[in-house]
This record gives sequence, C-alpha cells and structure tokens, in this order.
Amino acid sequence: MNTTIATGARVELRDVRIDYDDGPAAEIDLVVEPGEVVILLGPSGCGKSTILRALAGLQPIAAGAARVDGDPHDHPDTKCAMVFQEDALLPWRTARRNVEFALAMRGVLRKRRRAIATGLLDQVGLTGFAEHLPRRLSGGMRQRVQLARTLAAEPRVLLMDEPFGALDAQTRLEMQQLLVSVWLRHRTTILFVTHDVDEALLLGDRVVVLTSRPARAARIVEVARPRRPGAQLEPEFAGQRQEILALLGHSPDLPQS
Ligand SMILES: Nc1ncnc2c1ncn2[C@@H]1O[C@H](COP(=O)(O)OP(=O)(O)OP(=O)(O)O)[C@@H](O)[C@H]1O
Repeated sequence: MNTTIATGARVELRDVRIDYDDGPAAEIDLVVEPGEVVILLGPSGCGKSTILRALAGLQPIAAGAARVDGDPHDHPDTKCAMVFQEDALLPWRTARRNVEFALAMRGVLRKRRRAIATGLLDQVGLTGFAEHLPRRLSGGMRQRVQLARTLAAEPRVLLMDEPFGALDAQTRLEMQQLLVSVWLRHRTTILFVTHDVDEALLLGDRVVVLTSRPARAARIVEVARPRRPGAQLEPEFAGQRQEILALLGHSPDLPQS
C-alpha cells in the first residue's frame, strides 16, 4: 500500500443548532476526539442524518459552530467523507476504476493509481474482483468498493449514515468486522448513524443516544474497547444494551425493530 495514512481529525460541534423551515431539527454539543468512533442512535426522524449532513457541509448551521481540527467547517471538503446506505458507484466503471476515480480527484498521478486502487480493494476483501462492473457485484461487495473508494480520498473523518442498513444480517456482520479492521489500520475519526443497538455497541467508543426531534443528546454511553469475541454476552455489555433500549423507549425483552 502506497497511500499515506491520514489519521483522524478532532470534530467539534459547539452548541450547534440546525433548522428546517418548520423548526429546529437538532441541537447538539459534542466533541469527537481524533480516531474516536462515535455512534448517533435515536428514533426515526429525530435528526441523525441532519447532524451528519451539517458536518459534511451540506446543511447550514443556524447557531453555534462546527470545527474540524479547529477550522470552521461549513462547506464540503475532502477532510470529511460521507458514506451512504445506497452505494453511489459509477455503473460503467469497474471496481478498480471507481477507486481510481477518487485517486484522480485527489491528484494522484495516473501511473500510481492502479497499484493503490488494487491495494485498497485487497484491504476491503475484494481481491480478484477489481475488474468487475458494479452490476456484477453483490450489495455487500458494492459497499466494500464504496468503502475503498472513500478511503482513496484519504478523509480524516468518515460520516457513515446507516451504511449497512440495506444488507442482510450475515453481510452486515462481515461489513462491521471489515470496518473495525479498516479503522484499526487508518484510525479515521468516525461518526456513524444506526438504528441497531448491537451495531452501536460493537463499533462505538461512545454511543450518543438522541431524543426525538429536535435531536439532543439524552445520554452518552461509553463502550469499553477492545471488544472481545462474544462480549455481547458479558454482563456489562448486556447492561449497556438494556440502558440504551430503555432510553429509546423499548422494552429490553422485545426484539429491535
Ligand atoms: N430538507 C428537509 N427539509 C425539511 N425537513 C426535513 C428535511 N430533511 C429532513 N427533514 C425532517 O427533519 C427531521 C430529521 O430528519 P433526519 O433525516 O435528519 O432524521 P433521521 O434521524 O436521520 O431519520 P431516520 O432515522 O428515519 O433516517 C425529520 O422530521 C425529517 O422529516
């Protein structure tokens, strides 16, 4: 791998308020340390995506300030990359050429692009699939290409909006494990939106449980790292799971919707 490692940035949301025409959508005060994984969890429509969109510079902030490594962040740039549930690959380009496109955007010389793209596709477990068009790949594989392409841009912050929400349970588990391995390698700061408490506890250093709209932090749960296999069964983990479900208004005995 020839890419330099872009370590995570510090993200600050200082008394930030984000409005839509019909009123406030989020009121949030949060600092995410470099390389930290913070999960935003909350009821449907509470304002989770809105917070990510504001951090991506796609949504104006009505009050307060968003900063990345101390710099005001109010417009899209390469420091923060969004990863969506639906993949946004170019359908006429192979997996490798989709990744190369991001490298070209970053100004990487043509002769270096191929080796870097192949290395990134190896990292996300797609060795042997580099020359496939997106339509010949499964949903999980397309998400892997999207992750490789996102990493090619060397973002300092990954903004992930329910990236695995459309995948089947097995593929979702594989993608969660992949994200952990990618994170261990790159230590990118990650803000990750999910509805899934187990996903939150598996991936997060901290889980921010949000109120219904406007999204405010109802509680921030610290999660111990590193996770051991089977940690979900340990009492501390089970206690945190129940605490979060209670905050979300679910009975812990009921399965999550
Ligand atoms: N562009 C917009 N204009 C006006 N209202 C919007 C806009 N986008 C979202 N909203 C509303 O703002 C609220 C927050 O939306 P947002 O998408 O951030 O919620 P969310 O927590 O990510 O939801 P979900 O979990 O269902 O994806 C919702 O009530 C939504 O209908």
